[in-house]
Amino acid sequence: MVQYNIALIGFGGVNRAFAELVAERNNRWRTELGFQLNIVAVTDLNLGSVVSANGIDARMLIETRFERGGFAKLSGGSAEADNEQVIRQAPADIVAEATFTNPYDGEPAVSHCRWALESGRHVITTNKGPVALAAADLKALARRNHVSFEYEGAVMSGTPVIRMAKTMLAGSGLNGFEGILNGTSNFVLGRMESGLGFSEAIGEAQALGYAEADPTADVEGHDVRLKVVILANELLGATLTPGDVSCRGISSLTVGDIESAAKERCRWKLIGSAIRGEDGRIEASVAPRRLALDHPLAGVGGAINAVSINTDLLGAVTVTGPGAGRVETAYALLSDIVAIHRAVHVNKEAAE
Ligand SMILES: NC(=O)C1=CN([C@@H]2O[C@H](COP(=O)(O)OP(=O)(O)OC[C@H]3O[C@@H](n4cnc5c(N)ncnc54)[C@H](O)[C@@H]3O)[C@@H](O)[C@H]2O)C=CC1
Ligand SMILES: N[C@@H](CC=O)C(=O)O
Repeated sequence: MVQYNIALIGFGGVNRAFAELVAERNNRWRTELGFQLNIVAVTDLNLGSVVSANGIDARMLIETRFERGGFAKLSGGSAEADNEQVIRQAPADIVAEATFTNPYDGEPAVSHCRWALESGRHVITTNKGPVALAAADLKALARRNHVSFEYEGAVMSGTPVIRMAKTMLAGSGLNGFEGILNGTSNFVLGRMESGLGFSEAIGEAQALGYAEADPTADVEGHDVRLKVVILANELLGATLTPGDVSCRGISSLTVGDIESAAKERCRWKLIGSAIRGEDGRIEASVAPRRLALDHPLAGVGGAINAVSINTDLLGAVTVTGPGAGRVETAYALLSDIVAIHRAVHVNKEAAE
């Protein structure tokens, strides 16, 4: 039986939900997927660090109400988040990076990924910073160290848009995309249509685990800008940085705007898009758009996301599914491990 030792960096909504999946589903994964997971280390800015080569009980981790620095009370624990030491020295095969997304330079998550890859650990991450801002370097580092850098959850949480488009649409002539790529702002717009105030709607999105630690990133479009960079670079072969993407969020929309759109059978949506022009240049933007109710994206509600990918051979192919949520995003981490497992074990067995 294959077992992967996992280090969790950041123990907020996503990595907690992932630990809960480990507690509930490890037996099932053993049978269905051919591997089981063993959490050997956890670090969190608020809780500290804990390392145990024999494994840390996932159920204990999610059921204990830890205070600030509370990991110090566990065997192998400390009150400090000793990220570098844990990432480099804990006996982990895979590092799951799920700390805050920093939209400016991606740090400290970029360093977390770098330390892990340099130390020969696979990296799985839902953090958009390292993927949007340092993917090329991190992929090269992964290749040099014969490990994987996987990040399906960075766009559309557990909905597998990156892997699906890169593998299943290969050769179809991808030349652009447009879509709803932020669960929080889509949820907020829907709640405002139902009469809720902007701040109350954001509060609900935070309680449901959709929003960024600083929800300004959601409502000002910065989160979508990172996702547009990631999709454009992954799917269209672009080399965009966030500064290349014009960006306007939903914060300037008023209740009046939303009501007058509704009267004219329209609805506001925050749309991220990128398109390859005649000259080969990629034009990318994030902006609210007033869509007629019969537009395919107008009916996408709540924290659901949808992206229509333009191809030469098939026309538009639309992928829709959850775009935010703790469990939904934790599933993306599992899907990354499945990808690593298939690359390492299944392909090796097939070659033998
Ligand atoms: N929640 C969602 O629906 C989705 C989240 N993401 C991304 O996944 C990541 C995690 O998201 P959540 O768990 O929802 O966020 P969260 O805010 O609930 O958790 C982040 C955790 O990281 C810890 N942390 C921050 N800096 C740290 C550091 N330097 N060292 C150790 N721990 C640190 C914080 O204390 C916190 O517990 C974020 O980058 C987010 O953008 C991606 C897709 C969907
Ligand atoms: N805050 C983000 C979470 C996923 O990336 C969102 O609301 O979409």
